Amino acid sequence: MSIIKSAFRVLRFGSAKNQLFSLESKTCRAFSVCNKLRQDASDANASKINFYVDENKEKGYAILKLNKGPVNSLNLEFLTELNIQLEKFEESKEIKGVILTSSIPNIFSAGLDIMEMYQIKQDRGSQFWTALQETWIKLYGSNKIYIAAINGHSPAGGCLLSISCDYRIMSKGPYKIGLNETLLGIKAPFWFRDTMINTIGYRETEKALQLGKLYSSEEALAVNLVDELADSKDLITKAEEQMSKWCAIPTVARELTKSSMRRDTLSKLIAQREADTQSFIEFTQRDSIQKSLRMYLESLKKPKKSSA
Ligand SMILES: CCCCC/C=C\C/C=C\CCC/C=C/C(=O)SCCNC(=O)CCNC(=O)[C@H](O)C(C)(C)COP(=O)(O)OP(=O)(O)OC[C@H]1O[C@@H](n2cnc3c(N)ncnc32)[C@H](O)[C@@H]1OP(=O)(O)O
Repeated sequence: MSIIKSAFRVLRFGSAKNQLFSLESKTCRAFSVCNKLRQDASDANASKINFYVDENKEKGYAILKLNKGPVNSLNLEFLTELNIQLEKFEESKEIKGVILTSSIPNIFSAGLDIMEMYQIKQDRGSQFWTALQETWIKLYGSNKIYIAAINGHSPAGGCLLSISCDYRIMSKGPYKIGLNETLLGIKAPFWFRDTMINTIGYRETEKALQLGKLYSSEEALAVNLVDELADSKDLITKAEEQMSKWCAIPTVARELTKSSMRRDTLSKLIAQREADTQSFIEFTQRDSIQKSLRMYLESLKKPKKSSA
């Protein structure tokens, strides 16, 4: 337990936090409505509402909806806000668990914001990486129950968020999830890799990481990268059903079991956070890595072909 506790005794970031209590939880499928929602998410982002929290203290859990348009990419400011919120959950006596999802249709999270790595500067890069380590330590090392309701694409850092949870339900649909870092010319950090190994096993992780494999939802279910699939409209209901089941387990026994399963993986990073940050900076500053990132960014920005 002391190792897990020490993980929480870490840097606290920033002071700004934007939180909105929202009761809406229905998923929309029509494209026009999706676009409207995505626009709303972008607008909300402009006014810095980067996530919504809906706490149900009676039932003992909260729903945390990522809302940083257009794709919930994880930058320093977003991670900082998330870390403050995760800490609040951890300290709450009423909240036993959190459903982690996204309010942006078809996107859970596009992973790390590539602009944090492209043309990286030492100071900002260090703060960014420290904040990301912090998010992982808080999520993976949490005593609370985290259930990921993966409502859309979840590559790389998005996948890391979901595999740091205790249970994953993914929407059926043309969505992809996985650690695709090699496709960006990047090696997945050891703690991404180890979290993946703990989820889908060594051999599957070895193949997946070398190939930068992005799994369809059905493939993800087949290798236990996700635990369950749901129709989009039922995703949150299913996550709530699962949460009720987990909340009914005796708390201390569940927490001790969880920490005993995750302690070694967490300790590895906690013991070498600064060295890991330095490796990230040195690795990312390499010309070859910058070139790969630039090409990847360009490929993302290419105008999309019309499907008509
Ligand atoms: C030897 C020592 C070694 C030590 C090693 C140490 C450290 C290792 C170093 C680094 C490790 C880094 C680990 C990296 C983890 C990551 O998470 S990297 C990010 C990976 N993410 C992706 O590859 C996803 C890319 N995005 C997409 O595939 C799609 O955008 C999508 C999520 C499927 C959504 O598609 P769609 O709905 O069609 O949306 P668009 O593609 O049009 O995107 C909208 C705009 O958003 C921009 N964008 C998308 N993703 C990102 C992102 N991750 N970061 C920043 N921006 C992103 C996209 O360019 C669009 O922008 P515009 O509207 O065109 O301006």
